[in-house]
Amino acid sequence: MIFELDNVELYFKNKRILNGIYLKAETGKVTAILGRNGCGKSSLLSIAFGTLQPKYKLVRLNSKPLLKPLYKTEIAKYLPQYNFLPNDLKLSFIFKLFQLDWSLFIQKFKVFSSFKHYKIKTLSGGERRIIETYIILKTKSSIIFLDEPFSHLSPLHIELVKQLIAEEKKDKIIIISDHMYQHIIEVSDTIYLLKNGTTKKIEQLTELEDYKYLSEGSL
Ligand SMILES: Nc1ncnc2c1ncn2[C@@H]1O[C@H](COP(=O)(O)OP(=O)(O)OP(=O)(O)O)[C@@H](O)[C@H]1O
Repeated sequence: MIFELDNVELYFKNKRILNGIYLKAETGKVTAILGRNGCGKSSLLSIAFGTLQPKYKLVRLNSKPLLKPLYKTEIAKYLPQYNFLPNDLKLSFIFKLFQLDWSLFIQKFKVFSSFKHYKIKTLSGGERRIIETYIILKTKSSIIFLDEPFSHLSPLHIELVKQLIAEEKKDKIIIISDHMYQHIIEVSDTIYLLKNGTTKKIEQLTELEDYKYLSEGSL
């Protein structure tokens, strides 16, 4: 499957945030969006998912315009920056709800072995983030949007989430945004830099320095 987001124009009040966006992502690849704080990465992901309505946008799936927002379909899942799991639900219930196997989860994330009957509200910020990221990555879908999946995670858990992304991308389109650029560089196949409201496809990593996203010598 090929997902394209084209011709996006987004304003908040009279301020133009996005203009002249093109992004192409495909099954088997991780497509990343990098950019400074406030450049519009989260807005772009929400527009792609269909939960934020800009002035203009065009979404194509396999070259055909998609008129229905993706969030109304079963084909896409979205990890927002904010916590989305209700506080009072137990992990056992959540895994059942999303039809996920708890034992497969704890094989990978061993520290959660004793957490099965814990409620979401008893987890730390990072633990909660791991659960949410795991659910979005493992639930049946064809397209996944991940907004800052590495925030709040310890180094070991970041590595486990990167492994999970590498496994899941085999039959999914994964579109990801995060400030941890080293991890993004490692995990992604294609990188777009969002700057001055437009996307630039990065052909060589040194362009991230040339466009002043990274300071000289960061790579
Ligand atoms: N609902 C809103 N109303 C008005 N302005 C908004 C709204 N949401 C976002 N903005 C503004 O739009 C711009 C882009 O925001 P967005 O959250 O998409 O950026 P971002 O690149 O994801 O930032 P960060 O990396 O800091 O998370 C920012 O200047 C933000 O202040």
